[in-house]
Amino acid sequence: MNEQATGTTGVSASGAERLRVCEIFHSIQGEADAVGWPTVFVRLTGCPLRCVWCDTEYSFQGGEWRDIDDLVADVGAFDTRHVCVTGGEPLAQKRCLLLLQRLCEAGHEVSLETSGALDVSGVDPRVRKVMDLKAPGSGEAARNLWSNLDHLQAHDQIKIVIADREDYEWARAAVREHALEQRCMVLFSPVHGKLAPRQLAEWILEDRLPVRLQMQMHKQLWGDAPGH
Ligand SMILES: C[S@@+](CC[C@H](N)C(=O)[O-])C[C@H]1O[C@@H](n2cnc3c(N)ncnc32)[C@H](O)[C@@H]1O
Ligand SMILES: Nc1nc2[nH]cc(C(=O)O)c2c(=O)[nH]1
Ligand code: SF4
Ligand SMILES: [Mg+2]
Repeated sequence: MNEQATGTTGVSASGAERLRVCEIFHSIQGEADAVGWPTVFVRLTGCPLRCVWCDTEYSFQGGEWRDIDDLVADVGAFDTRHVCVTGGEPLAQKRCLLLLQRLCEAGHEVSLETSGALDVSGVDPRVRKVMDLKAPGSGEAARNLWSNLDHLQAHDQIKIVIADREDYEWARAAVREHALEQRCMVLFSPVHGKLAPRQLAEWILEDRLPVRLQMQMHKQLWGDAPGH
């Protein structure tokens, strides 16, 4: 179905529920708790944020309107248990909540990559949320919706992507102030190509911080190419 037939609402004349999708691909999960698992990625189009180091600017526009039922069928065809819904900012499209629910109902182990700027309270509790807190170096720290912390479950994860020492100190303060490690797993990730992972490792060790260092494994495997 083309964009014209769907308009801007995402609901077609026939009532089918649609989402604007940037890409669907099969890869190795490169981030967070499920790192290493063969995973199908559904990358939704569009994001209201503009993190200065964003590696998926190509997802801000374009893509195709897709029926949610067709999407779930396409995902199923990969015969893969793990599914990661990402973007762009997936929660910027309201019907993302429906997609997440349908993927769970289809028996998948579902994770959601989200910026932390949009309300996560409506996300199906079976979904593992991987929620960023945006540090100052992203340029988007004012968008953090702190009330989201109260909607995290033990299986969720908080990720902070760190560009420099200032970001690290901000992240360290956030962990301590909000007792983040008592809510769920906390991941610190260096901005790819900007902060040396070893530097971040040394800061974490020096401070005895109860957080996990993560690097984007898919970039070690495939570089920056989209679709991996
Ligand atoms: C592209 S975003 C999509 C989901 C959502 N918009 C968000 O920001 O979480 C997926 C993850 O990639 C991270 N990311 C984006 N660009 C990055 C970079 N240059 N280095 C490290 N992580 C990056 C984001 O912080 C986020 O955790
Ligand atoms: N392989 C791979 N793993 C990922 N985990 C989170 C990703 C994302 O862009 O949200 C991502 C991605 O783009 N590729
Ligand atoms: S919120 Fe996510 S997709 Fe949007 S600009 Fe930031 S990193 Fe990129
Ligand atoms: Mg990515």
